Amino acid sequence: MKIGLYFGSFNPIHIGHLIIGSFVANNTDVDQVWFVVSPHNPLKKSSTLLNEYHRLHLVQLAIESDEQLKASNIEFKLPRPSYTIDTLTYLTEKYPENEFVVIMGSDSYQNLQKWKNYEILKKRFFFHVYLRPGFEITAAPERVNVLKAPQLEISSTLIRESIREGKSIRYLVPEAVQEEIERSNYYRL
Ligand SMILES: Nc1ncnc2c1ncn2[C@@H]1O[C@H](COP(=O)(O)OP(=O)(O)OP(=O)(O)O)[C@@H](O)[C@H]1O
Ligand SMILES: O=C(O)c1ccc[n+]([C@@H]2O[C@H](COP(=O)([O-])O)[C@@H](O)[C@H]2O)c1
Repeated sequence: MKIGLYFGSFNPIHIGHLIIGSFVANNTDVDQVWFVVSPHNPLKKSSTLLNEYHRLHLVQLAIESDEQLKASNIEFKLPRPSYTIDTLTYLTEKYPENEFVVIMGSDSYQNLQKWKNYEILKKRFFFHVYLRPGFEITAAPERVNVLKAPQLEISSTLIRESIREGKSIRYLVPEAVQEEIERSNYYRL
């Protein structure tokens, strides 16, 4: 099976992430998309991070009924911060029957030289890169497929700020995610 790995903090998951996951599952040869919840992104501060098990649960609530989308906690047991090359190496060894490809925005792709062992990453793995505004890719290198996916300019930061300011996050996240965030008082402080 071909698995597309979509890495993120998902703090929390929002409709923008889900549109991408579903688009890749339906418009490429990827059989399943796994949302890999990173306990700690090496390039981000961890102070605003909700506990990773709560973030994973929110991802599960978001994708519950979708057979093509899965939530993955694979990075929970790997060393932190979460380096993508280490996760990919681990997964390739653990599931030799699967082929793993990487899904990322063109913003992240243009930053790839800041990632651990990025040259090995580019050489060993195939990438589905979806275009994000302001980050064009004029000539795609080998092993990179550029996708024009529908775009929604929202972020987890916007959602956390809205909650802190007492504003509604309805429609920005699935209803079940909104209910769980409200019920558990996440992101209030
Ligand atoms: N609205 C969006 N549309 C498409 N991709 C997105 C969107 N928001 C985030 N992404 C991408 O999804 C991946 C995982 O996102 P991440 O969990 O860091 O969310 P985020 O919304 O960017 O978070 P934060 O605002 O906390 O930085 C990243 O590669 C990020 O660039
Ligand atoms: O491997 C790395 O060096 C590396 C550097 C930055 C980010 N990542 C991973 O990429 C994921 C998305 O990152 P970001 O910054 O685009 O939200 C995140 O979950 C990280 O684990 C990985």
